[in-house]
Amino acid sequence: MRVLVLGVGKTGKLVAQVAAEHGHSVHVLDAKENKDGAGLTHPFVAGFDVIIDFTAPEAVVQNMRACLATGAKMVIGTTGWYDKLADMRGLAERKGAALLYGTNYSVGVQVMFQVAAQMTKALEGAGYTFSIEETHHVTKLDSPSGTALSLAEAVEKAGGLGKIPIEAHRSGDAAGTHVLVAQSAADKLILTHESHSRRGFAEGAVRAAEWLSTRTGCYDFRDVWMKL
Ligand SMILES: NC(=O)C1=CN([C@@H]2O[C@H](COP(=O)(O)OP(=O)(O)OC[C@H]3O[C@@H](n4cnc5c(N)ncnc54)[C@H](O)[C@@H]3O)[C@@H](O)[C@H]2O)C=CC1
Ligand SMILES: O=C(O)C1=N[C@H](C(=O)O)C[C@H](O)C1
Repeated sequence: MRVLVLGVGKTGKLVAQVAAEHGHSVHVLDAKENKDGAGLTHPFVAGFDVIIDFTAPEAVVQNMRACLATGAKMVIGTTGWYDKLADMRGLAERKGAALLYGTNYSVGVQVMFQVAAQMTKALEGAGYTFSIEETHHVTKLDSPSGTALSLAEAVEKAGGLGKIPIEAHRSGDAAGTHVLVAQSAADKLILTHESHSRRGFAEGAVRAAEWLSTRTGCYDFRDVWMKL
């Protein structure tokens, strides 16, 4: 597969490495070669089977506009842009493109979402209140993390009472820790996922790209990770 990785930062660099390890031919573009999406011309984009984006909230929407308009296939790892999801979905559908997005490409976090929903249902009516804490590196641009928002959504959908509060911490180079707490007058239940490196994100994103390469349409990683 010919893979284009947008963003050669902490995560994109590893995504490019993992894609090469999987035997794909990999090209990368960082900010200076792609100011405001200017590097993503139709003929350039047409040279790739799939494009993976780990850039920044303000860059990813321009990148999606440029690539999806050509009917390209994109895996989006970047978080913090979901107010534009309906627009991007519409564009992908109109152009016969493929769009797969996810707040967290590690399998462990996907399992956490499922366990959180089960935990919420099991505790329903038993006097528990829920809260979430997330910790990431100090350079993270969005807050709270996309994963924390997905976790809150999983709990809220499963019947957690009202809006779940999220506390965000920024510390050193933390790759990402998410903690769900259910507290009652009598006890406390804690569900934690801790990323020790960014490898899990990169592996998940490359597997997602391999899966997407034969498809069109829009997909949320939460709905497809088990099929990869
Ligand atoms: N969904 C997931 O599993 C994960 C998502 N992320 C998200 O990925 C994004 C990137 O995270 P990091 O790697 O930590 O950030 P980073 O700041 O280390 O890297 C971002 C890179 O994107 C580049 N960039 C900015 N604008 C660009 C453009 N127009 N074209 C090409 N490159 C451009 C920057 O120069 C930088 O090298 C964040 O939104 C983060 O939340 C990070 C890890 C896992
Ligand atoms: O910026 C990061 O580092 C991460 N971002 C994603 C998020 O916002 O949830 C995924 C992971 O937690 C790492």
